[in-house]
Amino acid sequence: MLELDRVVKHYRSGGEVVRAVDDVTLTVAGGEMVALYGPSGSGKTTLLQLAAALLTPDAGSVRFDGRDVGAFGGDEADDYRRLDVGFVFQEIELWRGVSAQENAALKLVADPVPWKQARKQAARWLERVGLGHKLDEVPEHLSGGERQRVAIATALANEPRLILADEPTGSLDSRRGRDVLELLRAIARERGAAVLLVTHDPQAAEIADRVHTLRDGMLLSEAPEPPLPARRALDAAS
Ligand SMILES: Nc1ncnc2c1ncn2[C@@H]1O[C@H](COP(=O)(O)OP(=O)(O)OP(=O)(O)O)[C@@H](O)[C@H]1O
Repeated sequence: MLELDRVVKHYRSGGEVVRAVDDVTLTVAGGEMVALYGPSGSGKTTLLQLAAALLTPDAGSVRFDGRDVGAFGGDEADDYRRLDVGFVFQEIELWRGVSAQENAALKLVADPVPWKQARKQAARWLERVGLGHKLDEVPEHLSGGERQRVAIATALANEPRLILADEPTGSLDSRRGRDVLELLRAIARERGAAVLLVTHDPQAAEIADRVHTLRDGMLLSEAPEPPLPARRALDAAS
């Protein structure tokens, strides 16, 4: 569903060229959750921005459902982000003084979705993340974990087929973090959405379907080591 093929992205800063993403090939299928680890500055955020059509690659291609995302013009990129992509960030931007339900519903007003229906869809997602009892609560009265779940419901309110998450558990304790990761994986499974997650959270390695590591813009590891019996079989075959 999301296919990055030999993607390169440079930045120029003060006469120097930084190869932020260096020949990365990565696929995330529908229904799959892929986690991306890597030290600070390794290119994780740049990779998400390429997937979101916020940046265009200098070489290689980014495709979603066969469409060349890197070649989108401004309007196409806006439509893609509005209709196909859901973002979950660590830094949560919610409107103060506006209820959880209306925060999530506001995401949909750019679409021609009537307000009543937007509120209904928002309520459904808030129930899905376990906040059905806090629909009328304003963010100031919610805990950090609850606000994170409102942010997830907001990101998912338009039923995106691609979910891009940048450190979605960064501000949560490990139990809440695990809940968020399991929720994202469940949503991938239920809706056939592709989830690409950038994280430092070690729990993601157990929960994600695949784990990759980025270093200096290069993708180091493919799938995790196969289990021991499979490795023995592979050794025997080689
Ligand atoms: N707008 C920019 N201009 C110049 N260099 C940039 C720009 N954005 C990122 N970089 C550089 O590109 C490299 C990759 O940055 P990126 O933000 O993608 O890494 P990251 O893995 O997400 O880091 P972190 O975990 O700290 O968020 C770094 O060397 C960074 O300094």
